[in-house]
Amino acid sequence: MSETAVARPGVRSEVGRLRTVMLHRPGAELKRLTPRNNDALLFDGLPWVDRAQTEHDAFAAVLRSRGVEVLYLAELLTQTLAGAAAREQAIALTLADLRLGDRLRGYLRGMAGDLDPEALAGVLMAGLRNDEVDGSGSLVTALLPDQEFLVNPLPNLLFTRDSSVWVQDRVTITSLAMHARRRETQLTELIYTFHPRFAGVERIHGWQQEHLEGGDVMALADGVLAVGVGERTTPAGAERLARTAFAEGLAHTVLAVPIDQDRATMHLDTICTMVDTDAVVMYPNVAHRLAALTVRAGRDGDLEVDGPVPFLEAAARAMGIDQLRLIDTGLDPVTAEREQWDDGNNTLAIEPKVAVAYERNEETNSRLAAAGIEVLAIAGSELGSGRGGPRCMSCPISRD
Ligand SMILES: NC(=[NH2+])NCCC[C@H](N)C(=O)O
Repeated sequence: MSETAVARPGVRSEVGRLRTVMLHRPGAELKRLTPRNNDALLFDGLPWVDRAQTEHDAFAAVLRSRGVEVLYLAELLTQTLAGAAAREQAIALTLADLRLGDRLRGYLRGMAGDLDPEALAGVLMAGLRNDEVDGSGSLVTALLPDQEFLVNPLPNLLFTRDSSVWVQDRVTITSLAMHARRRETQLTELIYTFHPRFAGVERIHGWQQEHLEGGDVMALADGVLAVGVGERTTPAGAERLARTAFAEGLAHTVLAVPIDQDRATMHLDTICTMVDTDAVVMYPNVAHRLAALTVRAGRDGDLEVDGPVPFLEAAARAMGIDQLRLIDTGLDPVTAEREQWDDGNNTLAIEPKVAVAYERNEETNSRLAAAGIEVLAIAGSELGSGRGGPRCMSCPISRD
């Protein structure tokens, strides 16, 4: 493939050479965080936005330096909103909120209709506060506090991993479990439906379906998916993905992996990521109790379910390899817990044995290096306050 050719979209592995990735450079939506709303908006603190942008630019630069094409969600969204149908759908979905009432909704529809694509994308991402609207003449604006959001901001757009996930050459529009993130997938759906770059790409799942988040979905090998089931992805979400994947010939095996229903382990990728075709780095405090159910297509659209057996064993069997190597970080439980919280296990492989990781997790990173993994360390002091690492902050669109 020549340097300038656009890589065909599709993802069949966690570690195949990364060609194209979607990121979101943090922006005005992060400036909406306050000590009063940060918990509800799923941030553990208030990031210093300028510094978060600098850190994010450095992340993107590392990827580009390795030949990865970086697409930005905000740019794709703005380009998408240049089309009338996408615009109309975006405005209708965003203003459907019953809190608005008819009068204010009508007023906002007019206001949004006058915005150029960039400004409209800005409102969809950063939201709109009651005191930013005047002259609506509605009782709703008169009664609501000034600082109340009429359109909620989406600070977690930063974690592009969760709001869509490619399975082979299809894109999964996920369904996010937390209220603060529900609208994100309306935006990814718009992009994948209307942006010319994705014309002809078939979509699966959808934001109206059972909860399923990209941080829980892993392509262990061609035809083998692992799906974490816990705080975010529900059993029903995993079941629908398995059925769809079998029906469409996108996988032969799905491993359903129960994980603790805690913030620290909100997604499978907070405890385990792949760093080589046959190796994972995993939070040592859970490594030996993580188990999986093996799901395969049964007769007449039924699912055949086996297990549970230890995750590493189930995975190796499904992948058709002797062993899925656990890179044992061997850390004492307290260091392991601290580094897991700071996304030490949340690495982004950009090819086999090469992974991006937060620099702060020094011990995990040095164990990875000792195991032969090239660690591309990035700063994440500000980025990390939303509890997400390099894998969470990236949606691979094309991998070899
Ligand atoms: N794939 C991931 N681990 N994503 C992390 C998402 C973090 C985000 N603040 C949330 O709570 O949803």
